[in-house]
Amino acid sequence: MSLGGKVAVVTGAAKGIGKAIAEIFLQNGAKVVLLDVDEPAGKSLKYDLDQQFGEDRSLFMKCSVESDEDIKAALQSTVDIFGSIDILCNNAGILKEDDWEKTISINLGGVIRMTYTALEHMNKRSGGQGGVVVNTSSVAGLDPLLSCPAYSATKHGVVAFTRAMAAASSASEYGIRFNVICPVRVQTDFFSSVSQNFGRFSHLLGALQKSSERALDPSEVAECVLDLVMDEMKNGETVLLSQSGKKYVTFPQNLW
Ligand SMILES: NC(=O)C1=CN([C@@H]2O[C@H](COP(=O)(O)OP(=O)(O)OC[C@H]3O[C@@H](n4cnc5c(N)ncnc54)[C@H](O)[C@@H]3O)[C@@H](O)[C@H]2O)C=CC1
Ligand SMILES: CCCCCC(=O)/C=C/C=C\C=C\C=C\[C@@H](O)[C@@H](O)CCCC(=O)O
Repeated sequence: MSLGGKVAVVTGAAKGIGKAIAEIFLQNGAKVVLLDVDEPAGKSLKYDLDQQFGEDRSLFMKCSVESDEDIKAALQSTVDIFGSIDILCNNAGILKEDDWEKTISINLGGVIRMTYTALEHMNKRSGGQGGVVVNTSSVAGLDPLLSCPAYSATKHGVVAFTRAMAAASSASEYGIRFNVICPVRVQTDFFSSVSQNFGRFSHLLGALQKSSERALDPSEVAECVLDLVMDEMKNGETVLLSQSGKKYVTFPQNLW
C-alpha cells in the first residue's frame, strides 16, 4: 500500500511512539489525524508539523480513547475533512498499576472502542474503502512483566483482540488488515514517569533490568509500523521488536 493521499488516524499521537508514527506517515505522503488527551502537546506538535509538511497535511483533535463521544466526533470530523480513514494506529496507553481499571479502560477498552467505531467508516461491507489497523501492544503482551500484572493483561488483550479481528475481518470480507507490534523498552516519557506508577509491585521494577539492554528509539517502532501498513501481505501478524530487530511471533495452532 502506498501512503500517498491516504488518511491515517493515530491515538496517543502527541508524544513518544505516536508522534514518531505520525511523522513517518507524513514523510511518506499520508495525511495524519493526531488524537490525544494532552491538548498543549498536541497543538504544539501540530504547529511543528505544519512548518515541515504544510497545514493541510494534519489535524489535531483532543480525544480520549475512553470516551465514545470523543471517538465518534473525531472520526466523523476526519471523514468530513479528509474524506476517509485508511489507516488506524491504536497506540495510546498508560501504566498505573494502582488504578488498574483505568489502565484496562485506556489500553484495552480504548483499542476496542476506537476500532469498532472506525470499522463503521472503513469496512468495505458498509461502504468504506478498507484499510489497515496497527495496534501498539508491548513485550508485556507476550511475556508478562512481574512488576505490572494489570498492564501485562491489557497488552495480552491487545494481541488477542488484534489476532481475532484479523481473522474476523478476513472471514467477513471487511477489507481491513490487522497487525500488532510488541516493543521492548522505548525511550519516551512513558518510561521516565512510569516508575511512580507501579504501586504495590514497585519494588520489583529492578527485576526488569536484565530484560532490556538499551531502550529503542521511537523511530525504530515507527519504521516497523510503516512496514506493517505498507505490506499488503501482512495480516494477523504479531511482531516482537527488540534491540536485535523484528521477529514475527508464532502461536500454537489447532488447540481445539
Ligand atoms: N515506552 C515504552 O517502553 C513502551 C511503550 N509501549 C506502548 O506504546 C504506547 C505509546 O507509549 P509511549 O509513546 O511510550 O508513551 P507516552 O506516554 O510518551 O505517550 C502516550 C500518549 O498517549 C496519550 N494518552 C494517554 N491517555 C490517553 C487517552 N485516554 N486518550 C488518548 N490519548 C491518551 C498521552 O497523552 C501521550 O501523549 C503505549 O500503548 C505503551 O503501552 C509498549 C512497549 C514499550
Ligand atoms: C516495565 C513496564 C513498562 C512498560 C513498558 C513496556 O511496555 C515494556 C517494557 C520492556 C522492558 C522494560 C525494561 C525495564 C528495565 C528497567 O528495570 C530499567 O532498566 C529501566 C530504567 C529506566 C530508566 O531509563 O531510567
